[in-house]
Amino acid sequence: MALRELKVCLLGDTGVGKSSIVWRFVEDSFDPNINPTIGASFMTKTVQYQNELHKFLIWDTAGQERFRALAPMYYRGSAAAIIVYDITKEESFQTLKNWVKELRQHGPPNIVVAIAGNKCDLTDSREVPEKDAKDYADSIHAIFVETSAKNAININEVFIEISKGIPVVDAAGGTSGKAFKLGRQASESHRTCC
Ligand SMILES: Nc1nc2c(ncn2[C@@H]2O[C@H](COP(=O)(O)OP(=O)(O)OP(=O)(O)O)[C@@H](O)[C@H]2O)c(=O)[nH]1
Repeated sequence: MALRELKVCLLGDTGVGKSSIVWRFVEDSFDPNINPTIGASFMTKTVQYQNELHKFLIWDTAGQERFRALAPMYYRGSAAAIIVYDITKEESFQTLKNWVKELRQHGPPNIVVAIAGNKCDLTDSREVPEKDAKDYADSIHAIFVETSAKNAININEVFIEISKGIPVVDAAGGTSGKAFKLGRQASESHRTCC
């Protein structure tokens, strides 16, 4: 079975739950007292997708402003970016839009973009309506999923949708398929939670 290595980076404000999403995906655990990331952290996980193995090389970037300038090191060469916001913090949704602009200007042209509205277990404190976020994701042709790292909701789905969005490698080594080009092609699937 063919093995493909897929570099993925997580971007977003501090505290939105990027590290928690990675922990949930890789270790299937949740640490309520997780520390803020310093610089970036790296983890891997291999999953089967159709007749391929996808080894996700995951760069979890620090959301604090003082580390922002490091981000290009992590999104450069990435097959996908997961931009995370916190559904209870409108400001984190605005930050997400800035990351989309930055990726459009400086990111890899064929990067698959996934938007994760995290902490969907906290519906009582919601500030970002799901429809607004989904409409925005549609407008930039991105994957959209609401997640809860805490309650293990839709975490694997984010990575499955990324696998679906990565161009297929044919026998001649070329690529084809439904890659997500920022602002150019349409996403086909959306999942919601809560
Ligand atoms: N209720 C709830 N809390 C969450 C969820 N995901 C993360 N948290 C909490 O949010 C806080 C921040 O989580 P982190 O994973 O450290 O956030 P981060 O985006 O990696 O932050 P930086 O490393 O500073 O960029 C922690 O207290 C987590 O326990 C979630 O799905 N639901």
